[in-house]
Amino acid sequence: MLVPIVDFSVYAVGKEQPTDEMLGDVAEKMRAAFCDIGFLYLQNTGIEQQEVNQALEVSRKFFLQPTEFKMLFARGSFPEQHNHGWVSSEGESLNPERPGDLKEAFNVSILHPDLKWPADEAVVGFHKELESFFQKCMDLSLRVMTVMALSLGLPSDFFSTKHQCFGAHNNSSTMRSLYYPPVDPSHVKLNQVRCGEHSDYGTITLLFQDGVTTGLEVMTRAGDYVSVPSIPGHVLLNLGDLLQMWTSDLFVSSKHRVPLPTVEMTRGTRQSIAFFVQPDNDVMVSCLDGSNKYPPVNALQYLEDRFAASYN
Ligand SMILES: O=C(O)CCC(=O)C(=O)O
Ligand SMILES: [Fe+2]
Repeated sequence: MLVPIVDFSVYAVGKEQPTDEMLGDVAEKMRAAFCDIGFLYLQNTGIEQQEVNQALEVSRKFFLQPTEFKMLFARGSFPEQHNHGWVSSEGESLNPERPGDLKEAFNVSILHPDLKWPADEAVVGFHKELESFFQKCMDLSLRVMTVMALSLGLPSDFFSTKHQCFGAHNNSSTMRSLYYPPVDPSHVKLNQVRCGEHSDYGTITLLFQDGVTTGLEVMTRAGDYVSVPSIPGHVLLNLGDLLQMWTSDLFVSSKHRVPLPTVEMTRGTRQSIAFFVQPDNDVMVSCLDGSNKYPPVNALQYLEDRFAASYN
């Protein structure tokens, strides 16, 4: 298979940190996938499909609310973290050369007591489920980054020490619940898709698909797009552009996209949850090999530049 499956049971969520030696095998497999396609499926992560489905279910209830309701939680309304909140369909083009993506998103970028969430009467469990899913993703990400550091011959805490502030105002990691509504072909603009070709911006991304629909496609080294279906209970892991720069292109951040659904599927919806891991805002990313292939860049500045290009 083009996108390999890597068993993560040795360091699944809930397990004590094993010795570096015990992580050697998984580190080697991770490195091979990251040097090749930049994507892999993680098996036995400690996050069950049941938990994913619950988070998708409460998200769906939110997305089915009227626009006026969702507007109350729009992205940009929380000053401590601008990226938090709801993004409407066509609000963003992940490929800036295309019209707005046909998807809605709810970004969870900060866990703050003053944050306004939909009341439980309107969307039962939304706040609780999404926050608890955020915590799980954070936990798994730190574990993945420990193994990743070893796979690069670095001390195991190299990345975790640069990602200490998840959910706080000085880290911009974001969990996005994504909802792709049914597509009305008569309203689709020229070159419009569900999610345009892009590579992710940060360190790594965990992606959870709904287990029912297909849609995600990843570009191979040869330049073709191949389908990356959901495998229930597995987490898709890919890396982002900052990590590619950090590793001077040793690890690749591959482009991916979600095209329009096939004619038979236009009435269907698609859902996914992506957890985008970003270093703490003040981290400077510079080539680990000491080369100057990419000039050092501040993690937050880099993210803001990418947002400026993709938000309409
Ligand atoms: O919905 C998906 O499966 C992919 C979304 C994605 O790649 C992104 O939001 O960066
Ligand atoms: Fe992506």
